[in-house]
Amino acid sequence: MSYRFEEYADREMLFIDLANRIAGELKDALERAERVVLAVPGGTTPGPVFDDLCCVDLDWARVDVMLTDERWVPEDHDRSNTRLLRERLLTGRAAEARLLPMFLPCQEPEDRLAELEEIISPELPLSVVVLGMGADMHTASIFPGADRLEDALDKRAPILMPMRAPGAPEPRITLTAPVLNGAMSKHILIVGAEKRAALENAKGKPAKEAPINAVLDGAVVHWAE
Ligand SMILES: O=C(O)[C@H](O)[C@@H](O)[C@H](O)[C@H](O)COP(=O)(O)O
Repeated sequence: MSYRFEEYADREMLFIDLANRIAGELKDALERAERVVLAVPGGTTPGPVFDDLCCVDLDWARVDVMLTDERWVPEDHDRSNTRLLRERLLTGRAAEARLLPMFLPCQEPEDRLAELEEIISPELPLSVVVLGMGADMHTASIFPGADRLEDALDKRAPILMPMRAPGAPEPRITLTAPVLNGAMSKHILIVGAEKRAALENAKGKPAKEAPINAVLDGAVVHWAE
């Protein structure tokens, strides 16, 4: 398994550089295909990347934007990743992009999973994926100790999977490992000493214990203190 680790002088440089890299890769992909798909994480880290990316001049009308995973909460909830996307990425020039939903209003993710799959599946593979990582080494919503962990890591996994885990306060939905790995370009965005230590700690562990290991091969890890 090999990945590139890029360390930045500070977070601001990381965020700007990553936004430019994503934009460049989307532009290249748009030269080869009519539509392209960008998948991004939610959580607390990527907001400033979205702030930079949404101002970039590219043909956003041909870009599909989606989340790598979502918390099963209504879109107006504080913890909704879709809300974060709408507020900070699908704005400015990027308001022209199309959102591929990872949430539809209903009680449990299973209730409308097939509908989501029907919308997302024809748009795959992902062109560019950005992933986050938790200090427990989860990525997307593939958590250690999750109920469907092994299924989500399986090469034959369906594209989407509901996930419930001790480390996640609400039910989740996640793209599975084969879909994330099918992306033409993979970036992992982490900041702070704790996450760098977690990445070190993942070394040599099976993906069941350290799910980040399931997506590291061929990825670029972007880190700043
Ligand atoms: O919905 C989510 O929580 C994410 O998509 C998740 O996989 C996230 O990337 C990590 O938990 C890191 O989160 P932070 O950036 O908040 O540390």
